[in-house]
Amino acid sequence: MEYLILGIALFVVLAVGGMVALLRSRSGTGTLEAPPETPTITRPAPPAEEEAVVAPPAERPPLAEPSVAPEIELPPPSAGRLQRLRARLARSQSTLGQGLLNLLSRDSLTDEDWDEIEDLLISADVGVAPSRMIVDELRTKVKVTGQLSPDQVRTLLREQLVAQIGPDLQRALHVDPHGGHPAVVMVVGVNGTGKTTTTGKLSRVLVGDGKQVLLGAADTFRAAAAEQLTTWGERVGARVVRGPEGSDPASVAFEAVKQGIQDGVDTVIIDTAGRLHTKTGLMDELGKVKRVIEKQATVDEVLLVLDATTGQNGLTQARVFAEVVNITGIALTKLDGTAKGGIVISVQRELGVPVKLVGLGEGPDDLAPFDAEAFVDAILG
Ligand SMILES: Nc1nc2c(ncn2[C@@H]2O[C@H](COP(=O)(O)OP(=O)(O)OP(=O)(O)O)[C@@H](O)[C@H]2O)c(=O)[nH]1
Repeated sequence: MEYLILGIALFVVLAVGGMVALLRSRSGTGTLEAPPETPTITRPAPPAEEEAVVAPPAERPPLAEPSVAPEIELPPPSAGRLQRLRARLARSQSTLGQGLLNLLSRDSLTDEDWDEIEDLLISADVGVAPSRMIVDELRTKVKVTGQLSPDQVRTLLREQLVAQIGPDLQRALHVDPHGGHPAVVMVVGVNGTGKTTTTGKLSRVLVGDGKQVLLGAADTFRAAAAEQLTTWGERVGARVVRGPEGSDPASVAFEAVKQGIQDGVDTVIIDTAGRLHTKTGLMDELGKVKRVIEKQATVDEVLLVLDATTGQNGLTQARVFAEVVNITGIALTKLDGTAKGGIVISVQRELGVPVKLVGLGEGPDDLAPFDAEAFVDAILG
């Protein structure tokens, strides 16, 4: 009996001990290690290329354009340009040409009619003295011939205008190389008259006539002028020599001529700055540019660019430039926008220098060699 009780007690002790051990292990008491954390599953950021692929096309970085050499243009030759551009003189034609023809066709011309003819000439910028001269000549002829037919009126007027413009003046540009050097053309004038544009257009005239041209951007006052000239040059394959904004115009001109000699071009055209407030400043700058060029070559042509729409102001400017440099020719711009075609006569008289070129529009080939007869024909219609 005693053994039985002892056995039961032992069994109970063992059973309780086992239960306690089992419970302890389940309740987590004691130093249990923290359960490993569940790893956060994150979507890896797509690589940059992948983003570019999924991005809409508009957000893709632009592809670099393959560099294409600008196409070089071959402008038309200069011959016959004034005839081709004659319609551009429409305002001068209707005011001056038609006005004169109508007045002169009246049955019998009174003193008042002749005064009206003179006023018309003066208002078209022909100038007072030449206008009087034209009227006197016409009066004499009409007195001798009597009543004139419309054709006779036209012929008479044509003769008078051509005579005043000077059909025999030497208008050819000096642009041919000589003595192994290129010809050098300096383009001068007040800013805004169309100097840079005329330089660019002139390069096209010369390239169209088969010449090799180099441009010198000596208008260093305005950065855009050099840019403008570079564009003109690129279009016709003419090299452009330029300096930094504000640099010495004479040194740019020197470099341009040096480069022109090295490249063996026919003509170097130098665009200069006109934004000078005093005559002394202008004289110093243009004089220096010319002197510096002449260390290497002769200056064959000094072209004064004048805006035809500025009338008397233009003539005053012209006078100042003529005192400063030896002008050899006039480029009269913006004749397309004015009724005052008569300025050709007055500016030549004022300076004693022929108009060699006329600007008849903003298009690249709207510059024409001047021809007295073609001009008068265009004005008379
Ligand atoms: N209608 C017309 N416009 C012209 C003609 N020639 C030049 N122009 C215009 O006149 C403006 C002035 O021309 P530019 O060549 O920049 O004048 P610029 O004298 O060089 O001026 P700066 O560089 O400031 O000294 C431009 O808008 C030209 O297109 C022309 O014959 N007819």
